[in-house]
Amino acid sequence: MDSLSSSPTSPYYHLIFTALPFLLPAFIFLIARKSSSNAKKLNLPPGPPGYPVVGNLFQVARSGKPFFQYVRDLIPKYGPILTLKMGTRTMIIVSSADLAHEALIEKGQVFATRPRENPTRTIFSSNKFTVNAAFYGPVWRSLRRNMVQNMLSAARVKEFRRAREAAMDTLICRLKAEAAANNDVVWVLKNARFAVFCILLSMCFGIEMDDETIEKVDQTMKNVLIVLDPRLDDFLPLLSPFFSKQRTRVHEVRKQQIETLVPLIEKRRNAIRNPESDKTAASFSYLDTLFDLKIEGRKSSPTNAELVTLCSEFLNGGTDTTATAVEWAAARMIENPEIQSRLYDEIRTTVGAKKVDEKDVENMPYLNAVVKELLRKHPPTYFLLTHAVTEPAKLGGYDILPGTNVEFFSQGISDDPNVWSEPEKFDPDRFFVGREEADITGTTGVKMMPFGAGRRICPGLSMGTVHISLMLARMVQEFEWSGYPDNGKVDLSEKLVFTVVMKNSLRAKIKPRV
Ligand code: HEM
Repeated sequence: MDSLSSSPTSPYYHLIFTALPFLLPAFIFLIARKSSSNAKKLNLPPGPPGYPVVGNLFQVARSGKPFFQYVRDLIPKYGPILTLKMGTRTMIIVSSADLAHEALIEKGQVFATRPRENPTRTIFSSNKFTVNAAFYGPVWRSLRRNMVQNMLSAARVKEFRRAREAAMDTLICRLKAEAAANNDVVWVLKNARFAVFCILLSMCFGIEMDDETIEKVDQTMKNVLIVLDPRLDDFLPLLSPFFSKQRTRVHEVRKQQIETLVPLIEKRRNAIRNPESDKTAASFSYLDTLFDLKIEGRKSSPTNAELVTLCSEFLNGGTDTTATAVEWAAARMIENPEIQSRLYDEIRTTVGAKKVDEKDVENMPYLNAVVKELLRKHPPTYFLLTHAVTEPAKLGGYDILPGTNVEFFSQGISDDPNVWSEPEKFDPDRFFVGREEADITGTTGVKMMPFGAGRRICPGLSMGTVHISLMLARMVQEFEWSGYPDNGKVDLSEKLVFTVVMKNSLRAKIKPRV
């Protein structure tokens, strides 16, 4: 998802790290003196000591751990709010439910903005002209209101029921074909990803596309996510001369993104102007809401390049997140066959022999408990998008300054024994029998926040949940799932690739139900 990927950083570029101390000694000395005298007056959250200028950047990069693991290891020592200095950026990391509630709900307005972008993100967000990247203000309000009211309202989401049904049928066909060609073994993430991508494409553009076009758009989106991965010069801009090749690549990918999506945008524009020209065009799409969108404080409606950006946000926001949740769901069912058989029993008693659809899904309490537990234990992005404050603020008694990146470690909250009993256990019964409860929006109290909380909460919360539930229900209704190569033994290690997926991408054996 555009800048919806969860990683605040990724560890690499050891070579330049080694050279850096020789390049900058005098500069380091001067800046260090200035910043330490400034910092003395503030009550900043504690954190590991770092080096002048580069701060903790070397430690994070050299640790060899994924960023979320590095943070997890710091929490016992520094507590639920800590500081990491990442070059020129100061990161405050919040990992407790109470502090998340204080920031996102009680002081929601102050914590509702985003930090300034790095140059790559500025390009791909059309200078912060997206819901997710916009500063808290009129542009964000206009874009978000449009997305929520005109596209993601319950009534509107229902209108796209057909697109979901078609994508689910295709998913089942693809799984059957792949199993037939591979001794009953299928890749889970890849297939789930394709299914949800097709739904979002059709909601976004409202035009039919052949498989080749779908693959092309998908590849373009993946290339965008790859170049958005943070680079060392994002944290230390003075190193940017070393990254000219990467900058060239950024411009190439942006050009490719525009060249791929603009023809689809024009096709839709044409279909609206001449309804007779494309009989397959849907009656409504996200693009329709954007063509003439009025933005507070702006005279013009979005340009084609901005439409490319807004469509990409829509596609990226819900693709990897949803597919990641489905992969973990399959892993948990394989690990625990009782969960799978209870799901199957519930589907059979609710719908009998007919195909399960999204209306049925609302009446399946066990399925809903499984999905909720899934989002608790495996929030697809372990961190929310980066927040920032609109003015100097306090959090947990510490100073938070504008310009600092405020990161919320939602997985840390899900795993907190002060909040959950046996948090490490995957146990849908905690919700099914009502032993534990949680408001997933965090409004009445934060216990889990896979979609964030407060003003910047994910606007795709309901639709994302429907996609996960529906896909899971269809997958269980059609097939019996077991592990490959060893049934029952599933390696639950994680890795960060835009979202936190399984380290060894899940392969499963499937057997059609009779
Ligand atoms: C299981 C599926 C999904 C998960 C787990 C998820 C998760 C998240 C998270 C954690 C955030 C950050 C919230 C914050 O910064 O406080 C977010 C924001 C966002 N999500 Fe989702 N998301 C999902 C599906 C979707 C879908 C389907 C869409 C739209 C098609 C979408 C669009 C967005 C947008 C536009 C934002 C930015 C909101 C803002 O800044 O105001 N997401 N999502």
